Amino acid sequence: MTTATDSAPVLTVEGIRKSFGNKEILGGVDLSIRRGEIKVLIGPSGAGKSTLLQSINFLVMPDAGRICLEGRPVDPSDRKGLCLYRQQVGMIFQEFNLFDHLTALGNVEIGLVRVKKMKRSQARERAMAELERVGLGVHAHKYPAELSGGQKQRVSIARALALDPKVMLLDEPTSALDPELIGEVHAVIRDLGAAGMTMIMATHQIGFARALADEIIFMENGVVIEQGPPDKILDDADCERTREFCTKITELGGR
Ligand SMILES: Nc1ncnc2c1ncn2[C@@H]1O[C@H](COP(=O)(O)OP(=O)(O)OP(=O)(O)O)[C@@H](O)[C@H]1O
Repeated sequence: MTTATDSAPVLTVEGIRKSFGNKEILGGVDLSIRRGEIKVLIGPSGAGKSTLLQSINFLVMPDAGRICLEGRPVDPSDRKGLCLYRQQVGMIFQEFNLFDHLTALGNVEIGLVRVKKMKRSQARERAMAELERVGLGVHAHKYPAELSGGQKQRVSIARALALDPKVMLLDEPTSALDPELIGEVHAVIRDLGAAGMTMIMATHQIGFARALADEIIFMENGVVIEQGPPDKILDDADCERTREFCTKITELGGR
């Protein structure tokens, strides 16, 4: 867990709404995060956690509301501005989205060359440093098919980190992993938090949420139901809905 070092929010989400067809998925979500803070989204399947994270990154276009980075509203119709915004707000997905024809190093390097316009030698050096940071220096020359799921997810984290994001969005980063591989990815995320990375993460891993979060946000049916520090939201009798959900999820998966 980290201490927020800056009182001004780095990212604010204001009144985000999204419907698919006539089904409302996000019913007006507000959220604000300060530098170094870690917010964890929990809630039942279908609550809208992924849709919210994708809306923050404009992979899903919100129907209403706005997102501000360091106080400046993001205009998703400005392609150049959006590209810059996406460098600053990195996203980690459930599936790792690596290029199969590139090595781990190549996967991290490509963003630096194409997006940051770095020279290849410089990009290679930086990419290697990021792979080492996630404990994968020795696997840098392996292709995704030669890596475990946990290692692939760590490559995708290194790829996002290489672009120097101000905020990282993590959408259930361990949900596609076998149980024995979850710990290594959690360790990397914990280290990132300890190093001061600002993060918003969706997860069903309640124990990890408790250990990592400065604040837990419980969502249901596209709205925020309860939010607060883990000890309040997970243990306080007032937060009945969250506790009910956590009991259910623990019964289901022992998490
Ligand atoms: N592109 C889409 N088109 C239509 N419906 C969608 C689309 N994306 C998501 N949905 C619907 O939106 C709802 C919320 O999905 P979302 O993935 O955001 O929930 P979630 O809280 O992340 O769930 P989970 O914990 O299972 O990942 C679901 O009912 C889903 O079927």
